[in-house]
Amino acid sequence: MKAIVTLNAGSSSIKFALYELSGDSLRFDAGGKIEEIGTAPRLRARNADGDILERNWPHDGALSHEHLLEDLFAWAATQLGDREIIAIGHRIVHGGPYFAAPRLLDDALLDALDTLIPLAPLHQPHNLAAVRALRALAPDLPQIACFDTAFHHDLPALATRLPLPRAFHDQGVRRYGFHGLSYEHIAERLREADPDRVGGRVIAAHLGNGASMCAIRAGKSVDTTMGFTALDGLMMGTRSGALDPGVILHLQTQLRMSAQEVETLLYKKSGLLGVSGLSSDMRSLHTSDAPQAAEAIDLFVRHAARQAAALIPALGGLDGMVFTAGIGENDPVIRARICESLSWLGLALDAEANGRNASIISAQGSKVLVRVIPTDEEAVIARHVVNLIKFEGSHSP
Ligand SMILES: Nc1ncnc2c1ncn2[C@@H]1O[C@H](COP(=O)(O)OP(=O)(O)O)[C@@H](O)[C@H]1O
Ligand SMILES: CC(=O)OP(=O)(O)O
Ligand SMILES: [Mg+2]
Repeated sequence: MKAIVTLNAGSSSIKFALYELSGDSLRFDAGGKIEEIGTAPRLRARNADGDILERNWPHDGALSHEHLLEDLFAWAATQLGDREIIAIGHRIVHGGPYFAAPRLLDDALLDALDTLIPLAPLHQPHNLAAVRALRALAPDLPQIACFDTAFHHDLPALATRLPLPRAFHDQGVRRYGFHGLSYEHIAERLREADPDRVGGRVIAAHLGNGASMCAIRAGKSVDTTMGFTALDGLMMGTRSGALDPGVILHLQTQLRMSAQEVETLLYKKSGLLGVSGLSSDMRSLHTSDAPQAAEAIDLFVRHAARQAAALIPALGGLDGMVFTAGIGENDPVIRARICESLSWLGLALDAEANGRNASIISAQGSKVLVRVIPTDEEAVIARHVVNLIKFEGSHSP
């Protein structure tokens, strides 16, 4: 049986999935996540029957993504049975101005994607390190890049522009948008769930460690809160989100922080972690009695609602709202508080449905239909891989 593997290597986690391919159809076979890389790596995986596998590594900050990938592949090899992996699909966070469609990863593409590392320092180096580690382990296996920026590639020109002199835009200093594989999945689910309202004006809120929102109209991204980098927009687990640019000037000129120190501060020490001084994890903050934890949550909600409101002009109104990712799918309190802040848009929740993470959580009569849709970036990657293989197959001599 042929199989496709997907990999999503982030700053502190590696997500993976294995799909069986028969004809054109994909069947989820197993998948999971190694979390807390850099501190206490732990693997949690499940197969299609729901069996759970867990593994812990020694608490060793020195265990790199590459070491863990080697271990993961050694383990996966023992689980494969008669399945033959025919391709690996990767989530590559930044495709820059040129790359949108899924592409076969070769030396030239890897070199081009290296140049985007400064624009996605939490993700791109790990994405590309995983590709290179796998090339060393299995040089003949096709690896395919699926870009997180792709869903936003055709943003209206105005949504891509920063209010800087034009020459910067022409050099690629513009807004790109991220979490595109997740939004592609949401747009697809919405098309299935509501074929009569495909033209609807929707805000999708991807609230995980990284958090962003996308204004979707007729299934397409028309604006989004992340911009040139995945630092923009909402306050996140460890990232600041949108910030007065004067603060960065102050940090560098008055506090004499180096560019590297500012980067670490904004990407790794800010957001929920920085404001609470306790944790980047929403679950931990909910269980804390510390006033700083409550303030971090309040600020997260305030900024999320502010960013949602800022997307309305691109839509000219709102028909639907979708919550997804770790917080969006599982946290009724945060959803309720964001929706409460947006109630002036005619948006009202059904508290009971919201409390059980139901697929529709708005109240009867709410002008805006509010949904919870679990994201599945892995399924989107696997589907792209199959389509590309089919396309390449139909064009080879
Ligand atoms: N049951 C839950 N209630 C509240 N927050 C949750 C729950 N489950 C996960 N989360 C939060 O989701 C966030 C992680 O989201 P996730 O989408 O898994 O992140 P990523 O994929 O970007 O690493 C963390 O803040 C975590 O606390
Ligand atoms: C783009 C981004 O922020 O991704 P993640 O949520 O995986 O950190
Ligand atoms: Mg994520």
